[in-house]
Amino acid sequence: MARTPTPHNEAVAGQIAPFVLMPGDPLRAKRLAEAYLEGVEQFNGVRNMLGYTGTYQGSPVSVMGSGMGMPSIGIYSYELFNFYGVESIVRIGTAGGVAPSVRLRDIVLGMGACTDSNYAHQFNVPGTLAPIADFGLLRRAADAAERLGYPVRVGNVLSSDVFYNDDRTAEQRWAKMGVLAVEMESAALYLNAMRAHRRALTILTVTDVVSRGEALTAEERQESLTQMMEVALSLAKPEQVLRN
Ligand SMILES: O=P(O)(O)O[C@H]1O[C@H](CO)[C@@H](O)[C@H]1O
Ligand SMILES: O=c1cc[nH]c(=O)[nH]1
Repeated sequence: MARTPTPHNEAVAGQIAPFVLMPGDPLRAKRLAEAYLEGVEQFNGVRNMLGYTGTYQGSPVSVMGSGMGMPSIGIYSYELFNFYGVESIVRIGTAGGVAPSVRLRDIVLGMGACTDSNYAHQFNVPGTLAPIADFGLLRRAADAAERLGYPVRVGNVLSSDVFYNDDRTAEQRWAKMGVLAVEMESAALYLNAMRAHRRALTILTVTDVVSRGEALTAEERQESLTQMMEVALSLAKPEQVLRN
């Protein structure tokens, strides 16, 4: 630890909370910090990958953009886990529905993250690594979503390297295997957490279903993002505190 700042993050040790929320869009990080946190201070502006720390109901929380794709979240999450002592990263993102049963506005909790990326190659295991979420975060997020009455699905997501896929049949083949939704970051986040022995979870809002030509309106999107944020913030208090 304590090798701070980095080429991508100008925070000094202690400026980032052990619990970090990561939307893809840095401007969403700014809006979320301003809307939900108290005593907010900006800790990063390098490359406009905005990061903020404040408190939520007394618990320290940081919010930082991850950028799009696995190389981007790979860098930021690696630095947060390994140089800034971050314990938990919860990705809060948008996704496309893949399984036919998935509806617009569903909240998808990524239990596992399938991928078409080669990110795991670096770990050189003699087989296939399964990027998975932290069970404690996953269980608490599922409980919170159910308690709040939000439509929640738990299962596999696809973290893809491509948004505009030339292979139009690829999605159907993931759907055949029960994959719920497609996004672009979770596999790298989960693998970095696994390697650092820390915690990670992805919470997604389904904002479009390409196969059915459906997409949320701006208003519906905002409402769904608010629901996702409520679920994510319910994880800010450390688990052991909740048990006392
Ligand atoms: O809404 P975010 O978190 O950026 O997530 C999704 O949106 C981007 C693509 O439009 C990709 O980053 C994908 O993972
Ligand atoms: O990666 C993404 C994100 C949102 N919607 C999609 O279809 N794909």
